[in-house]
Amino acid sequence: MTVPGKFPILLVDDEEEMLFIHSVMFRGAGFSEVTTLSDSRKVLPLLEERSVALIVLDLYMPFLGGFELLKEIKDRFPQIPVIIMSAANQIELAVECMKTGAFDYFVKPAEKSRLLASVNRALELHSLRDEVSLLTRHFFSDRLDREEVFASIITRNPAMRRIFRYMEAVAASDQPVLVTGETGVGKEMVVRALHDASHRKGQFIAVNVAGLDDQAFSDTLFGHTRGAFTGADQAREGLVTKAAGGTLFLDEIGDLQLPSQIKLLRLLQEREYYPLGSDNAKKSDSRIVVATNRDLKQMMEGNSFRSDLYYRLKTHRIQVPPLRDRLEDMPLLVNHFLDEAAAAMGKSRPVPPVELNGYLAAYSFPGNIRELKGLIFDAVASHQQGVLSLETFRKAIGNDHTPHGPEPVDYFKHCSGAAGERMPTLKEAEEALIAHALKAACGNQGIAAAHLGISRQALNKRLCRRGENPPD
Ligand SMILES: Nc1ncnc2c1ncn2[C@@H]1O[C@H](COP(=O)(O)OP(=O)(O)OP(=O)(O)O)[C@@H](O)[C@H]1O
Repeated sequence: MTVPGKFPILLVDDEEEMLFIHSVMFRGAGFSEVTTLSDSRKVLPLLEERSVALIVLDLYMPFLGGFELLKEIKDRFPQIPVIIMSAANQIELAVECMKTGAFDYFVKPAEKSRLLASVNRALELHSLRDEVSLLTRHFFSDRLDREEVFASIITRNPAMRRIFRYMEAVAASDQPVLVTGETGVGKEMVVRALHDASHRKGQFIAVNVAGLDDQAFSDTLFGHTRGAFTGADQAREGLVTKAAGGTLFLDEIGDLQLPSQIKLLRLLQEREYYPLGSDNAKKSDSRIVVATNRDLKQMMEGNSFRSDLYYRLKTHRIQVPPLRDRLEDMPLLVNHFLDEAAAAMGKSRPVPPVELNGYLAAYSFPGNIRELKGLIFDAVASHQQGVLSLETFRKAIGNDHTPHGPEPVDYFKHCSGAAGERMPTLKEAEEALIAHALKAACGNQGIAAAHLGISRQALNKRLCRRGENPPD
């Protein structure tokens, strides 16, 4: 379902009465920008000047007939859907119009519900086409239109940069967005950036739906009228109203109860809702974004998440990778949190031990960036002499430090000249191991050294010997 308000519609008909009837009908359906023209000769100049989302065009008009005008429009403005209105029920003419590019054909007087359904379909298709072309444009370039929107998300990981480009492409869409990823990977930060990139004028409203029973969910989102239930002394405005023109973020959507899932689906499909105690539906134009660290697909298969809601929510999908899959971000994040922690505690920034990045990179970080942030803040709070000790981190991670490293590989296969023919020499095996560790660490030598179980200096020496590194 499209949000009618933001689509400018143009009605063209030489009969003023018809223009009046149709403009009242479209305004009543929520289209706030409806322009009427009774002189078909003015249509093309108007399209040169203004953006129009859809045209409803009469076929029989003096001076410039609807069919000729349709050809001109499709020639010069092929992206604008045109719906034809004709006084004659002629199959051949209807076929000709559709062949020329009309979206639909109606014989006057058109049935209101059918005409509105056709307009909505045309607009939905129109906005999907816009999105596809935006997506294509973004995917083929590395550039972000507004770097500043993503500045707070510290990263240089290529997958994250691709996510940012995707976010820019879908930011303006009204369709829902599903953000998934393990706990602490930064899903909420991503959702906020998506709102900032969207140019939406309304507020960003976030609510955690975990633990809300169905009544609390309805009350929180849709509000209630005075006296709707015992204790409802005052009417309450729901968060959907507060997020009008903005973004409504529903966190932990995997914990939403089944009865509430039906209500959310209705809100997404119909774009309307009922406050508790009211029979009057209210319209909503807020963009819904949801996040979860649970596997919704698996929940759907186990019947604890509705499949219709799942498919509706995943119109746009963002999967935020875990920290262990973007190790090149580790040193950046460590530095960022050291600065942040020192500033928050009014201390001078301590110096981290040289082995820190390598040590942290070998840990799987189930709590992801939130866990890393906590570790650094704790270390900064407890340090005394301006230097952080690796021991602090060892103690904090303790037995949980189950080193994870790059995927195991068949090193022999990677040793030049040794593929199954003979045993590799020690030198060949070492080179293959180093190359693999560096690749897995995205070139970061500290992290690669940790994977190899040697110090950074030892790795550096080996690389110098091979002439690949200037000495430290
Ligand atoms: N790339 C990043 N740069 C800087 N800080 C980050 C980054 N990613 C996450 N953080 C910080 O990590 C913490 C967790 O982030 P956030 O709340 O967005 O994660 P989440 O995925 O929504 O977590 P949960 O699933 O538990 O709700 C926050 O303090 C956030 O500021």
